[in-house]
Amino acid sequence: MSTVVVVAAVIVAPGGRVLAAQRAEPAALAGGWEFPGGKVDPGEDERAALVRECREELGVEIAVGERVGGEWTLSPGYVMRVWLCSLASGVPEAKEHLALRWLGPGDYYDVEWLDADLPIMKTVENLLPR
Ligand SMILES: Nc1nc2c([nH]c(=O)n2[C@H]2C[C@H](O)[C@@H](COP(=O)(O)OP(=O)(O)OP(=O)(O)O)O2)c(=O)[nH]1
Repeated sequence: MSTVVVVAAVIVAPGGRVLAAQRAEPAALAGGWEFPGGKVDPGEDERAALVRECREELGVEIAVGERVGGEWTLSPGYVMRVWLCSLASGVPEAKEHLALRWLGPGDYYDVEWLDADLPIMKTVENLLPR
């Protein structure tokens, strides 16, 4: 079976704030916090998938910037690719998540990140100006 690619957006706002989103499902992940995104459709460009997912999940337009790291392993057969992004228009709304939070440099770890996302947050922390 081919690998499933998940794309995720670290949306960065002034002051080094990043947007965290609380998963609603499946039960095993519900309540955990992640970076918005989702699976790439067959034949779909990865950055286009990221833009589409942020539109669907948050109701915003994003600008996609630099990639964060290489591939982040989720589970066997699943990898995640992550980009730093900024908001181009709109205000994020939790259309598919339980909640959204903007986390500033003092509270990056105030949420229960999903296992895969904690190391991403640590890498992002080192990329953002303090
Ligand atoms: N979007 C996203 N998914 C993550 C993160 N961390 C993590 O372990 N995952 C897992 C949860 C899911 O098993 C999978 C992504 O699936 P998804 O449910 O977001 O994808 P999707 O929007 O395309 O959903 P669907 O069509 O399957 O309903 O990756 C993350 O930071 N962002």
